[in-house]
Amino acid sequence: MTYHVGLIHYTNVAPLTDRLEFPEGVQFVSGVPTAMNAALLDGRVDLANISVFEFIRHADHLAALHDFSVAVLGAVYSVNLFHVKPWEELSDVKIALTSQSATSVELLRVLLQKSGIDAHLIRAEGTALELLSQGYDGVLRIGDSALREWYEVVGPISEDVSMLDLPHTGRGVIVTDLAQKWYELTGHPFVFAVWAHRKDNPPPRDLQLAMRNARRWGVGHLGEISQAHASKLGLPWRVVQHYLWNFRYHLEPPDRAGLKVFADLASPGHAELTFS
Ligand SMILES: C=C(O[C@@H]1C=C(C(=O)O)C=C[C@H]1O)C(=O)O
Repeated sequence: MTYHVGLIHYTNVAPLTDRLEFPEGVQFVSGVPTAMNAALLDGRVDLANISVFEFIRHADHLAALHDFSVAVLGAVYSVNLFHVKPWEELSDVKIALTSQSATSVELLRVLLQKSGIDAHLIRAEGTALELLSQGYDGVLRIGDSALREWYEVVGPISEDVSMLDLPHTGRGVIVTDLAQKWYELTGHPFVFAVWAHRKDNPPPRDLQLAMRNARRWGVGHLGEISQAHASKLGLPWRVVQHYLWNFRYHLEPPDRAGLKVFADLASPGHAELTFS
């Protein structure tokens, strides 16, 4: 019987998937997070990296692999709120939300609530600069387009700028990195995605081994992967390499602690989280 895998196709998954050789009998599809969430929930795929918020919401029947994540401690660069007015002045304004995201939308809700800000969150498609010019005061973007749009706003970044001092404003636009804001608020890493499956349908062992082998190759070849993806993204490779090495792909204890804090804030009363 074929085992179906769903993969989010953002660049931040490349170190896990660029050299992934699926064992016989495994097929995969790829797409944006909300598409992979739906594919897992309605049974079209058996294992998928999905928005962590959907894992939390469906914790009664989903389990997550205990050693895979897309997480960061501090800035992520690709989950951004673009805005012109300062963060503190976003009360009552209109914020456009991307339909690709489940987790980042909830993260934004939690962060606004913690700041005592009550904004109007509305689903709308378009780039950050387009939507800002159409009367939205904030635009949430995620994934590769968020990374590109961040660079479009703040770049070009000269070689003498330290990767620790990357800018967050430009062209009159402020780019609030939601993972950085989460870190400032909680001191925890933020887990964006986990690899989830229905509790009664765990992945075959050879698939898990292939995934670990692919990751071992990936984290050892970030320079090569960054160069390959930088040209597709149209970004300097040193920026893409910094972006990629910044991720935490192993769902380590600090990531799980951050995940639990987010789960309790975003979905109080959620079922216990299970890891396989
Ligand atoms: C880090 C990112 O996180 C992604 C954000 C997701 C969401 O908001 O639902 C889901 C999966 C993650 O891979 C990103 O978008 O770049």
